[in-house]
Amino acid sequence: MSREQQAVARARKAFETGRSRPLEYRIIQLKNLQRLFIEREKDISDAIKKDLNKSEVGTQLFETLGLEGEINLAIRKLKEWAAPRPVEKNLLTLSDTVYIQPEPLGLVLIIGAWNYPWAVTIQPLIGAIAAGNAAVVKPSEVCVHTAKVMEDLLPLYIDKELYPVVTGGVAETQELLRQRFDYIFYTGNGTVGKVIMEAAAKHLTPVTLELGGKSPCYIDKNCDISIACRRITWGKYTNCGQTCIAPDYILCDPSIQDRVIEEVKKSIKDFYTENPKTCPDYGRIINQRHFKRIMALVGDSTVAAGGDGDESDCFIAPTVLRDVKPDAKVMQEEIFGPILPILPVSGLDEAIKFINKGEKPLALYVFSADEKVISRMRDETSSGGFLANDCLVHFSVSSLPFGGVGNSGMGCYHGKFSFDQLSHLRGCLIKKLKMEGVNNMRYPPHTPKKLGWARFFFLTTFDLGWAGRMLLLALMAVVAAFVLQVRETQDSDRLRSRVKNSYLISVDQTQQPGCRNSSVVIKIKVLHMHFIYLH
Ligand SMILES: NC(=O)c1ccc[n+]([C@@H]2O[C@H](COP(=O)([O-])OP(=O)(O)OC[C@H]3O[C@@H](n4cnc5c(N)ncnc54)[C@H](O)[C@@H]3O)[C@@H](O)[C@H]2O)c1
Ligand SMILES: CCCCCCCCCC=O
Repeated sequence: MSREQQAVARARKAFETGRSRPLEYRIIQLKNLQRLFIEREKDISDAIKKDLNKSEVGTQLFETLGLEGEINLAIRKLKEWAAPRPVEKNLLTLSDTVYIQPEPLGLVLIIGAWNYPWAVTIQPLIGAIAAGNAAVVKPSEVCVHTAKVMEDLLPLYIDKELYPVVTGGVAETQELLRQRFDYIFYTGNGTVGKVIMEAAAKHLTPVTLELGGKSPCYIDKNCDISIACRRITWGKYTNCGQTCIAPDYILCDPSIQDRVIEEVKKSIKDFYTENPKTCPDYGRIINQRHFKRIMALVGDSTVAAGGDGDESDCFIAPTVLRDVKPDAKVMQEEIFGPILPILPVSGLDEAIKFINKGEKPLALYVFSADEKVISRMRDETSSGGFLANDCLVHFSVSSLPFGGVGNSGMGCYHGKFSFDQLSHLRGCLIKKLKMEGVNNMRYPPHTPKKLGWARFFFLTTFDLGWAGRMLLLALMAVVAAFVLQVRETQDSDRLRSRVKNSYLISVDQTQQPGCRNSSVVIKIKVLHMHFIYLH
């Protein structure tokens, strides 16, 4: 058995013991994970410093703070999330217990990416633990030092059989993908996303794909350009542009382009000093392959700021490109580096048209003081997430689903969305072995009269206001009367009924003109009734 097979087999066996299921056990694991972030803060930030030159404070701000928040939330809400969720019933199931029971899926494979190696690998793990699953964790090999720390530390804090860490690159990941999982949660680029989905299809395993793409950023003339550019500069150059939701490029009116460039340059200086290379808050490109790829994107455009780099140090200066053409190299792929192209457009209409010509992005940003501009941008485009007048921060809101649409991914997570995504939401209906008469309408022999009743029971909906509750009471009386009536017909020799004032219920099924469905009209003529059982 390969190392990967062994880890999968052990995790599966551990899941089958049932120990990941009790809420108390899940909470213990989550608390242990929380302890890891408190006690091993230094190990974590030292490794990330080596991988991406993130500062200690930057690591906490962008990686572990969010994880601690997600763990706290899961611990606080777990009982509520895992509880049966009552749902609305139809008339037919009025006396039944109908609810959704979240249950663990089983064994989850989590494949992480390198750019925020803790955030994007551990955040799904929090969801997997909270939902009662086992999980094999595969950190990105590209983040060499962090992968090692994760492999060393996780088993010291959480159940190492239920949640094993498997390190390695393409070969190891593909070996994992040959195994059977109950869910695969992948974060990374779309090309590999297709490989993941193909492998998952072999076992009919459902997937979440957290991918990327080119996230547009439109700056309206009607806005505070200085503030807009400060926020965009932060969103773009954080982690040296290696952020899945970084604003990829700016669209703006040509008349504000110079001002935008000046303000971005000013913010770069404010954030990263005159010399970003020596600034502890300015990151590095992950490796020389990506360094070369990013530098090659600049070639055919005009540099307005930065543009220089040092391959030996994987440093690329915060760069702005002006008057960029849609067919420029930098516009052909997700940049994932500190290059900010500006494409002049004639206004909102052209911006929307341009965005809609591309793939659906992971995030879409608009800066404007005009609510109509913001609404039009939201309503006339599609993207994983939508932000007006800021960048990135939606990632930190646990009550928002985070994920892509179309080419930027499928599925979503964070907070309760992680719990739901990694649970099976099992529909449950618990009926009593009583009131068999009600079921006659669905049993053979099928007759138009029974169908009439079935239409009524299946299609009647109620809006439970005050009037709705009154109606519900009346309907319950109808159901009770119907049950008794059916029973009476069935057992007429045993049961004789005497109904005062002649007539109980009649059902009129009439086809309404201009309406495809027939409507059921109930007439209750007499509510006063007596049933006498004769033995
Ligand atoms: N949506 C999100 O939350 C999110 C977060 C981070 C990054 N991203 C996106 O991820 C991309 C950057 O990450 P990346 O793809 O360079 O990360 P990566 O190179 O770390 O790859 C991601 C994972 O896929 C595995 N992998 C790589 N090639 C493989 C193959 N051929 N077969 C099987 N597994 C393979 C790696 O081992 C790794 O664990 C960007 O597009 C970015 O936008 C998205
Ligand atoms: C305070 C804002 C936090 C933003 C963190 C962004 C993480 C993005 C993960 C994808 O690359």
